[in-house]
Amino acid sequence: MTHFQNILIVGFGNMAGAMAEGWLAAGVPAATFTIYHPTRTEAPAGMAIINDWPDGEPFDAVIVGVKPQKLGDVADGLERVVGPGTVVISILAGVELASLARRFPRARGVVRLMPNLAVALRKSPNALIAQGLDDAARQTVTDMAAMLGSAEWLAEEAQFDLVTALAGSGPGFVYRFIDALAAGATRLGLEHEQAQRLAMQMVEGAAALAARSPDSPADLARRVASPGGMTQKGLDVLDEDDALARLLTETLRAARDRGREMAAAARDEG
Ligand SMILES: NC(=O)C1=CN([C@@H]2O[C@H](COP(=O)(O)OP(=O)(O)OC[C@H]3O[C@@H](n4cnc5c(N)ncnc54)[C@H](OP(=O)(O)O)[C@@H]3O)[C@@H](O)[C@H]2O)C=CC1
Ligand SMILES: O=C(O)[C@@H]1CCC=N1
Repeated sequence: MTHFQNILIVGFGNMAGAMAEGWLAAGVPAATFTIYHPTRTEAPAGMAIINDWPDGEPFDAVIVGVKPQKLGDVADGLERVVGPGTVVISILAGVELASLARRFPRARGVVRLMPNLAVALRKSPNALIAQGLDDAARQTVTDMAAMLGSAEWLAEEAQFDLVTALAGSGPGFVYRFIDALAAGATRLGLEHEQAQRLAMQMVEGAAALAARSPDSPADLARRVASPGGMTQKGLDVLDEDDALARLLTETLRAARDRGREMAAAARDEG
């Protein structure tokens, strides 16, 4: 698998830090990465950190990992180091390709990559969409995303906010589900920490099994539910009036629509 040789990370927080962890675990040398931060002086072993924007265009890729509202703070500095040899990879929710292309007109190409925090374990689905990318750069982007789990190119950017809600925000929803299971069991009489431990291990095992199984989740649920048994009674509660399906549709809709609002704000900012 190929990777970019000289990567600048601007916004080395939870997400970009987890991505770097995944790439290191995949064998990308730490020396590949330089972090830009206006004041921070410490970087993970082997990575460089800079507090000023360098002269010239020394990077073949830039990962933009600041909060979407902070893009304006780094855009001018970044624009100076992004040249025809630099691919801009943004992980920002709700900032469209057109906004990126307008900010970085000289880039070799602009990419939106939507990961989730499981990149650290190299188990994130990574949605991708790009503009102006040549085949070689597209292959390198694909390889680098695949190193963190999977590379999932989207046909249309219009789907990006929904995919972000599902695959990027998704872990947050799953964590709520785990908490809710544990809280429910606690309310019904189990000791809280034991309930959390059981809920967590159950979800880990169930997800691993579903990921490996040729059967669909619906089939797997049927295999858990013995006819006339306990599981079916519980599933009946989740399924009544499509309660869970409707709740999750509204959950995804709310997250997706926030992405659209953020995109509109980023468009207006220039
Ligand atoms: N968290 C997640 O699960 C996911 C997040 N994302 C996207 O990732 C991006 C970052 O989110 P997340 O990692 O959670 O947020 P964090 O706040 O953890 O990371 C942002 C980082 O940017 C740094 N930063 C702020 N200002 C500057 C600046 N001027 N120059 C350089 N670095 C700066 C911050 O440093 P300091 O703390 O010193 O200000 C911080 O380390 C967002 O755009 C989000 O949409 C995408 C998918 C999933
Ligand atoms: O909450 C957010 O906006 C980002 C996008 C996906 C996960 N975190």
